[in-house]
Amino acid sequence: MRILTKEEAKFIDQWAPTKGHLPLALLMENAGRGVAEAIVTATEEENRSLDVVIVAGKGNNGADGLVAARQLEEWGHEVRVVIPCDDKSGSPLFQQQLAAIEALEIPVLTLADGDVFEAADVIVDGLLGTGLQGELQGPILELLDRMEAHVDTYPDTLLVAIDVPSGLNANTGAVAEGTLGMDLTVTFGAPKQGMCLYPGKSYCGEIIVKGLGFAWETALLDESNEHFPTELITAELIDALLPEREPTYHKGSNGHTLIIGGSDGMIGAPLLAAEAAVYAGAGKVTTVVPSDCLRMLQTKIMPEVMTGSFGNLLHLRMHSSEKQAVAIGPGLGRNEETTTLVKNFMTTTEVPLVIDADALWALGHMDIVGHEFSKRERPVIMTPHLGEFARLTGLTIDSIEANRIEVARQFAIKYQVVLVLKGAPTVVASPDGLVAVNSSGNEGMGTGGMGDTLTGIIASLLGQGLEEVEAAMAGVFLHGAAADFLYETRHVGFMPSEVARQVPYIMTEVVGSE
Ligand SMILES: NC(=O)C1=CN([C@@H]2O[C@H](COP(=O)(O)OP(=O)(O)OC[C@H]3O[C@@H](n4cnc5c(N)ncnc54)[C@H](O)[C@@H]3O)[C@@H](O)[C@H]2O)[C@@H](O)CC1
Ligand SMILES: Nc1ncnc2c1ncn2[C@@H]1O[C@H](COP(=O)(O)OP(=O)(O)O)[C@@H](O)[C@H]1O
Ligand SMILES: [K+]
Repeated sequence: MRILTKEEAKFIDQWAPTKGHLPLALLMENAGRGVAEAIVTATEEENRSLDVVIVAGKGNNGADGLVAARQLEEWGHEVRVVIPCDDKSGSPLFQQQLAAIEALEIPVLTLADGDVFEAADVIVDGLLGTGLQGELQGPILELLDRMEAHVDTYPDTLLVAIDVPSGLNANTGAVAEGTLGMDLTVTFGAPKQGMCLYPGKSYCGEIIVKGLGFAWETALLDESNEHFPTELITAELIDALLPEREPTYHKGSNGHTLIIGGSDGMIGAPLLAAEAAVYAGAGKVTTVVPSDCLRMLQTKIMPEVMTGSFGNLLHLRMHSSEKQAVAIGPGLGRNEETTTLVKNFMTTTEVPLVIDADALWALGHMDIVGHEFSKRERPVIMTPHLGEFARLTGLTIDSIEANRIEVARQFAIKYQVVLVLKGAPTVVASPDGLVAVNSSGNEGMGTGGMGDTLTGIIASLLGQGLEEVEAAMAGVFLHGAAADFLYETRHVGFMPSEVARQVPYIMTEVVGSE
């Protein structure tokens, strides 16, 4: 599912009346009706006339609210409008919609009129949408504070945001001081990017997408659109990506995945990755570790995984030949000898490659080795968490978190790699500029070894024939969805190995949903 930045929403807004021959007021009519419909649906069980307060700012977000007010009144609900201050300035469409509200004698109030929220069943936040700039202040902040106070006293009041909760940055997900958590956010065309990122995601409540009355994707295909696309990774997307098996398939058809990792005291990491690769459906899985760790590995690993050892570059080349996918890094350790060895291997091999953990560390700063990857025929997949990514790029963790989508996109384009930037949420960036934001996963996943499991799943899918970006997207979604299933009964204490064991069920459910 596509998600939109405020620049893309604006582009659609400008395309519609110029190239699309669709007046903005028509889009607004659809948006406002969408809000009214969503309110009626959410309160359906009550089956009675509602007392609705529409709080409208002076831009087009507020104008959408005024359309909703008009619509709800037509449907027999008790409606009043609250605006931040008494002067009637605002965007042209706001003024036009306000004139209609006044002509219909729908009450228009300000905070000077006393307790404007008294007896409200529903309060609609149409103060600010994608036009938010800077901090909330003045009468807008005061209105939000009063709404919050009312909802604290009457928690049954339904709080509905138009497009985005006012104060939420539609691109980054940052929230201004004073932003309220909603029960429902009715957004138009597609979710806004900031609604899929924290902290914004936590403020939206249930997200309902309403149409604008035309296929807005067409607008974005216009040659003057220079924005790179961003998607949300959902079950439907993954359903279309997962490898389908013919009745005649055998282990040779399902890919041979190699995991290179392990060091003294860190044998669990390659083990978790290898076992996860088995659960994700690899035809064969082999793990190779430094010679002195082999015996320990063999006593612990599941019998389905083949094992071996390495000591030099020749060994790594030999093990990786005739493998459909190789993942390198889990538990490798950071001694100088291994670092040099794996760095040489990574920058000289053409095998489909997932680079994780200590192998990312071995790369050092990306500017030194990145150009080697951009020469490859198939991109490597890199799976850093924020700390590893900060080291690779020299950026601070705060600056990455503040703008993870664009930072990931620029990195993937610059080095021509598939980047899996892990976190909440994980984003997958591809060399052509597409970024996909994962929609699965939860805070119960903050346990050592969770990333090793992800690496195994991605390598397994890569070995089964998925393209790099497909394997990365499917891997992060399945990993998070498996954890979400466990989260239903346990919010903490589920293990990476349990997440891996859940993956086949999620794959069956996803593939079976067609
Ligand atoms: N294609 C689309 O995306 C469509 C968008 N529509 C609506 O249009 C909205 C965007 O409208 P606008 O561009 O007019 O923007 P907004 O309505 O979000 O806000 C713009 C106004 O708010 C003021 N403002 C901005 N930040 C402020 C702050 N921190 N404190 C106080 N005032 C602040 C601005 O000075 C301006 O007057 C969307 O969110 C959506 O609700 C709909 O009408 C349908 C079509
Ligand atoms: N709060 C969270 N929400 C969603 N996913 C999370 C959360 N915390 C951790 N994860 C996921 O768990 C995994 C942790 O990976 P990583 O930090 O590499 O762990 P390790 O190094 O222990 O294997 C990543 O896939 C990450 O996205
Ligand atoms: K709003």
